[in-house]
Amino acid sequence: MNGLKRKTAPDDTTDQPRKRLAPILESEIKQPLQDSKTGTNLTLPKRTGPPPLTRPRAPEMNITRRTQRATSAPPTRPPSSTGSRPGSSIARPTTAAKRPAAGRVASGPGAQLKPNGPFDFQFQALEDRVASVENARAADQARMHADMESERTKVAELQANHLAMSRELAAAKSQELTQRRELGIASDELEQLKRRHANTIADMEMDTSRKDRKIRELEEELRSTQADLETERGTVTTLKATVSHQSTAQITFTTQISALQAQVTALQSALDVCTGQKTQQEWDLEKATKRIEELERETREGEMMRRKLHNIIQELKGNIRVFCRVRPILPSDLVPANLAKSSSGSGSGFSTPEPLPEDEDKLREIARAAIEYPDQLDHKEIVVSFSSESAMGQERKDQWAFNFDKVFEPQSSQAEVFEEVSQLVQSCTDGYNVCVFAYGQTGSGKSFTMEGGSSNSTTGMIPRAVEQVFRVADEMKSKGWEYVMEGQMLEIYNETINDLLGKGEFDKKKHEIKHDKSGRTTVTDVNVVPLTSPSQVRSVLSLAQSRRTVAATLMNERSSRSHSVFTLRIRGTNSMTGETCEGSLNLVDLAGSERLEKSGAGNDKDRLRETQNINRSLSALGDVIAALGEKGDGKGDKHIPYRNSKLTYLLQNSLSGNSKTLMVLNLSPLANHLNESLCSLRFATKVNNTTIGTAKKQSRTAAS
Ligand SMILES: Nc1ncnc2c1ncn2[C@@H]1O[C@H](COP(=O)(O)OP(=O)(O)OP(=O)(O)O)[C@@H](O)[C@H]1O
Repeated sequence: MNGLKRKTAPDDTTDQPRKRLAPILESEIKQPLQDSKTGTNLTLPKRTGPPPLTRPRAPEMNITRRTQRATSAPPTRPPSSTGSRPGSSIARPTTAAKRPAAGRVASGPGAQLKPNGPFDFQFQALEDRVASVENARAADQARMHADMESERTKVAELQANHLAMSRELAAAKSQELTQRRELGIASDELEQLKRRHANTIADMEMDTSRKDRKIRELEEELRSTQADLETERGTVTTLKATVSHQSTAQITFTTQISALQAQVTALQSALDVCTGQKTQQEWDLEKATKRIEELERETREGEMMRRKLHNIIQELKGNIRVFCRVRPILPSDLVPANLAKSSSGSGSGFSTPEPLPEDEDKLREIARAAIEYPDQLDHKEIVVSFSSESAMGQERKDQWAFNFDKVFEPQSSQAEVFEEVSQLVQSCTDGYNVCVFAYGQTGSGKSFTMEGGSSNSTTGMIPRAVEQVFRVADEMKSKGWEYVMEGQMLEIYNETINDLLGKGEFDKKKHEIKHDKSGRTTVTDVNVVPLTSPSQVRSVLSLAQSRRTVAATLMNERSSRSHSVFTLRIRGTNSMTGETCEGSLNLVDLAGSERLEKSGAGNDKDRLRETQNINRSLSALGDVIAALGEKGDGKGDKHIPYRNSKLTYLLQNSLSGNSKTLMVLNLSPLANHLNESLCSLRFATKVNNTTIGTAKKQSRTAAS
């Protein structure tokens, strides 16, 4: 923008010399041309202001005009001549030329005309007046000559002045040209200067903006530095306070150090005393450690002794033992069907068609079978009575007494039953094969005994046994034993093995039972689950339970029509002694043992087949036990018919001399079921009287 503005400047500057020149010309030209009477002018181009100068002209004498003007006066004669001169332009008036014809006295100049009357006088007067006019005209002409001369002089002067002024003008023009050139040069210089100036200004502006930026940066830096400085000042103040505080603390510490040094000295001496005591204590500790090791060895020996004695006791008790458990009467038992039938078998005195009493206790009395428990000390005896009328109308009472390893009355709890079972479970962790099976008619309480209910008090033998195995395994850790456990759960239904822990809902695989020489039984293609905790075992059992084949029968609304076998295998290693042991625990919930006509399965082909298979397998179990008994009696070469059923073949190793077997006989308390109960009691007695040899512990030392 500045550049553009400045570009207009040269026009102004170029006018300046012209302005300066004007006064010079004016002053010079005005002087000689003051007198403008001649009307001469000097013309300068484009001049304004003063009148233009023109080349001066000589004044013109218009004689003709004079002559014409003098028509009213006589023509002027030069004083030297009276007549007209040749070449003179003055002409006499026409009237004067005519007068001699009218009596003129004299003619010519100087001639005295005598008055010829009034006209002569007038003529004379006119002549005088012409003469005076001629004189005046001559005087005027002379004066005009003088004026002309003076004018000519002036013209000459003016011409001289004009020449001088022309020269001056030329000089002025050349000066102007010079000045214009100078002005052009000056303008160029000025332009360059302006450009340089503009560049310089631009440079300076850039420099200024750079410097402004720099200033701003420096100001920012200054502010930041000031803030830092403030912070540092604060820090310095804090540090000063800290230093002052620490100085005080140092003084305190110095004092304390002095005090502590005194204490150290005192403690040093106490330490010396303690060092002496420590040496003594180390010696005592060494003695104590030796003593502990000795005691641990004694404990281990004691444990071995305990096992030995436990085993001896078990052997003394017999390797196959039988517990008898009678379940309580349930509200569901007090139905007319049960009560009506009971009258015929129990001999309780109630006879149809008498109406049933409404009192529940009375109903219970009617329903109850005559079962007594005379041995209230050892609880080993159960007496079953049956009253009937003879044909003669006499009352007849039949009574059967049975002895078992333990008899549990209806009010016995699950915990009491398990206390007796737990000793066998203990044997399993000691490396024995243990088999517990529940036997009894449908609805007698087998499943309740083995699996139990969901509450703590109703928990059955299987979960309790598992918990005990885990507990014992945990306790044995302190004695160097580490156990690994695994489990499987099978069902034998219609002589077919089903894996209850299989992947699908129904097991369609064909499973085979295999026994190896080490006494281990395996079933092909069944899921063996590592058991890690009692809770995990519980969930495994509930899964298995949900898959059990359950069918309704007349005997029990939720009758199990299959044998279920839960097997827990446990392997232990003792890192201290190098001993290993391997045991198994088979917990078997047998299917109902009722007879065909009792089960009501006669009309149903499937039920009939189920019942036949159940009875066949239970009968095979009886045969195996009987054969084992005979073998125990010295008939050493007696064939044991394990293969007669899947159940006996599966439990072969747990029913042989190498195992400990417990049969829990479950009885119904109902008079209506008394015949079935008697059958079961007889079967259990047969088992109880069987001796199947001495159980063998499956253990070996590291060396063996
Ligand atoms: N000792 C007991 N205390 C309380 N209730 C019991 C007892 N024993 C069995 N019961 C109850 O008796 C009923 C039948 O018992 P359970 O199902 O155990 O008989 P089961 O012999 O296993 O029959 P199944 O052969 O059909 O399986 C169940 O309702 C069960 O809860």
